[in-house]
Amino acid sequence: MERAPAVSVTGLEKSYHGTPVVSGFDLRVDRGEIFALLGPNGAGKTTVVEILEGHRTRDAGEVRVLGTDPHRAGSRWRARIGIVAQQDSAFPDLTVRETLRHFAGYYPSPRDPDEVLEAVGLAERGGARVPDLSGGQRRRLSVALGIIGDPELLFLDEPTTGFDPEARRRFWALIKKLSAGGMTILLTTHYLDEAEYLADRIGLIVAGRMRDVGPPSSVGGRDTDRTLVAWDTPEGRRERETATPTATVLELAERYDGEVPGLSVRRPTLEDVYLRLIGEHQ
Ligand SMILES: Nc1ncnc2c1ncn2[C@@H]1O[C@H](COP(=O)(O)OP(=O)(O)OP(=O)(O)O)[C@@H](O)[C@H]1O
Repeated sequence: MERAPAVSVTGLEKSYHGTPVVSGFDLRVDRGEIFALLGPNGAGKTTVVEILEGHRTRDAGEVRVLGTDPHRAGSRWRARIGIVAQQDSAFPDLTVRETLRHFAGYYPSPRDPDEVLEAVGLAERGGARVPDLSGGQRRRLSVALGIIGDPELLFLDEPTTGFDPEARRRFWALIKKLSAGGMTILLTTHYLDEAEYLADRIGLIVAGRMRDVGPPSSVGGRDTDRTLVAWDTPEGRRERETATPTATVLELAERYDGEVPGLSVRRPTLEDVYLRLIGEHQ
């Protein structure tokens, strides 16, 4: 039998005090996939993710996470998911290694705490007390706690906020490694380069609805959007928007009999399509 998707949601509805914030929301995340939820502040990402985690109730809709309704799920289901939330709690009296060992004890088949410390780049800080970590190191400890139970599905809510560029790159490599090992990963982020680098598919949520879903290269019609071809002329720079950039470049090459001065060909970036879709739906 084919395994159920890691996450399937249809017709999800959620209001706070009578104000709908998630409405007619659908989502499918396949096993082994890295899926990035993108959307502006207040779009409903955290609400959706916390419903999937079983931390918030929903008003309507079908929700299955690893085949189970999170609202009715028990501790065996909980041990199969990992969560890295935006806010983590402090563990003032324990060292980093003690904290990990402590949480490992909650799971039926945890990963080795020292291997996890190594994986998140905290091996050297294992003996440090948690309050003595830097902000970025605290985030990495949160990731370590999210994966200590060796989850099938990992939720990451804005995981690299506050990371320096090198720490982000290391974190991305870790996520790719976890994914290569078969873990399904659902992340929310405001960093479009992060979504583009990590995600197999991106879902764009605006005002509580899923507006588009697809691979980073084609989400929002990015692959069919017009391309900007620009070049220099004695009268100044010229630009042409075209759906057939190759034909345009060939035509220019013929016109200039070879090299086209200052030629540039720019496809729409993920940021271009993101801002366009948000503009259309807000
Ligand atoms: N517990 C709550 N009570 C009332 N309103 C809430 C509650 N939680 C969230 N909201 C509102 O619901 C909307 C969606 O919030 P949510 O946190 O899901 O958005 P988000 O996409 O995660 O935003 P951000 O990118 O800023 O983290 C916002 O307007 C927010 O103010």
